[in-house]
Amino acid sequence: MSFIEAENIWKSYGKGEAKTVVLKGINLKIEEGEFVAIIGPSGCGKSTLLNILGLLDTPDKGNLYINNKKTTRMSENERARFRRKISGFIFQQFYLINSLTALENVELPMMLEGYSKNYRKRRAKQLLESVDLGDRLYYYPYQLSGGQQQRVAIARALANNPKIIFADEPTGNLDSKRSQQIMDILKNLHDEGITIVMVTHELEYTKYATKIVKMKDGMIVDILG
Ligand SMILES: Nc1ncnc2c1ncn2[C@@H]1O[C@H](COP(=O)(O)OP(=O)(O)OP(=O)(O)O)[C@@H](O)[C@H]1O
Repeated sequence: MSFIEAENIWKSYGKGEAKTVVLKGINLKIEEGEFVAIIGPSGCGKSTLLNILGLLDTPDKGNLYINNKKTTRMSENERARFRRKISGFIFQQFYLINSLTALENVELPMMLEGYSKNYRKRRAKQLLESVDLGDRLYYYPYQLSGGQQQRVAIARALANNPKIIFADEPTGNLDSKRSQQIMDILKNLHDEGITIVMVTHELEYTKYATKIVKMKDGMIVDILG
């Protein structure tokens, strides 16, 4: 079985007249070590699919297997635990906690896993150094540029040694120089063996992908690679 298998995934929002069917029978397999780019027009369901693959949202119908485990019958608690153990998330809006320093933001996921203060600090520092932020450990998010904030978010996503990183338009709020830095980091993580699933509308960045999934109107219309 593949690392991730989505079988006939359906998802809609709203009810009655206002109902929108956002995903219409998605089938997708992702192997360990792949770099998958999901592309398609605005509103075609890319983020919805990413959220379902990352267990942040549940499908109305269909099955999702991750690491040979059927996730679609799990309780919210089990899903949260599973999520924390194997995945890291990066979003266009960064979602850092403004009242915490860069170091504390990166420590947070390790705190939830019960690691000691010493270990957390040491690892958070290493991770921030690895994204070239060793001189910004005690800065708050509002004192950092967008590119720096996204690098803190990447360090945070790596805190618990994820097998897979889900990235939703990670360069969406950044200029091209900052975007390139983020893509270089994602490429290095992929080279180190981490599976990456990224939603993007920057076609240029699909060059890093080993598989390109093209969506349209809630369906996968093509898979390249
Ligand atoms: N929580 C929600 N409630 C109602 N409708 C939603 C919700 N989330 C998404 N939608 C709708 O589902 C559709 C798909 O949204 P989604 O964010 O998955 O698209 P996308 O392909 O990622 O778009 P974009 O490229 O613009 O970010 C859109 O029409 C959106 O309005």
